[in-house]
Amino acid sequence: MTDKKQLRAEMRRAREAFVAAAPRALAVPAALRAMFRADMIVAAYVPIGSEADPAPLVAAARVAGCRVALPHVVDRQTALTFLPWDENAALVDGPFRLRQPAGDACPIAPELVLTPLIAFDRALNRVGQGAGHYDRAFAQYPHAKRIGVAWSVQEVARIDADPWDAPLDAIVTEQEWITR
Ligand SMILES: Nc1nc2c(c(=O)[nH]1)N(C=O)[C@@H](CNc1ccc(C(=O)N[C@@H](CCC(=O)O)C(=O)O)cc1)CN2
Ligand SMILES: Nc1ncnc2c1ncn2[C@@H]1O[C@H](COP(=O)(O)OP(=O)(O)OP(=O)(O)O)[C@@H](O)[C@H]1O
Repeated sequence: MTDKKQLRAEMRRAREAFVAAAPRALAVPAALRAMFRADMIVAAYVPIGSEADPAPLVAAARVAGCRVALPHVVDRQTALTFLPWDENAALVDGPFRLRQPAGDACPIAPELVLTPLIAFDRALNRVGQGAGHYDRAFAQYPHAKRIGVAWSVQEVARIDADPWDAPLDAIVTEQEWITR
């Protein structure tokens, strides 16, 4: 637990230094573009701080005819839901500096989840914020594709997966598409 806490602090610092050094943007990997289908529900996120911004991936998903959803969070304990995010729809302030849809829409089931993370390894394990929001969402939607979105500096040699961790199917960074 302390290990993960320390890792999170270190990786947040690395991410901030990386983004401060030069502005970056993600390109859309062909392999990801090929996964998008018309009417597929793709969950994205609005970045907090120095997180990698999935906006180019979201734009490609919309061009492919996907429906986009965003996580909606109430607090650390409560499971997140995914709510529809129509293009240009207004967002409201949520906890943890999040921007999210207002909580009054009906939740929808994502088929592909663009997933924020703090650290990842080559075996496609991830460490997140530690609230278990995505771990629980992956358990709830086991058939959804899990695509990590990160800066390359968030890679670590090895993450010891916990029993509840579901590995990612692939990771997008500004440098590469990492998959099995
Ligand atoms: N952009 C984004 N949206 C997301 C997540 C995320 O990691 N990133 N989540 C992932 O689960 C969910 C929100 N859950 C969260 C749970 C805890 C903390 C948290 O503890 N934040 C730290 C500060 C982190 C920072 O400054 O980078 C804190 O409040 O101390 C944040 C989000 C859904 N939406
Ligand atoms: N399916 C689940 N149902 C209930 N609780 C879960 C489930 N999966 C994980 N959790 C709980 O959520 C917490 C996740 O902690 P962990 O340090 O693994 O978070 P994380 O890897 O940073 O992931 P996340 O991004 O999902 O927050 C643990 O306390 C764990 O017991």
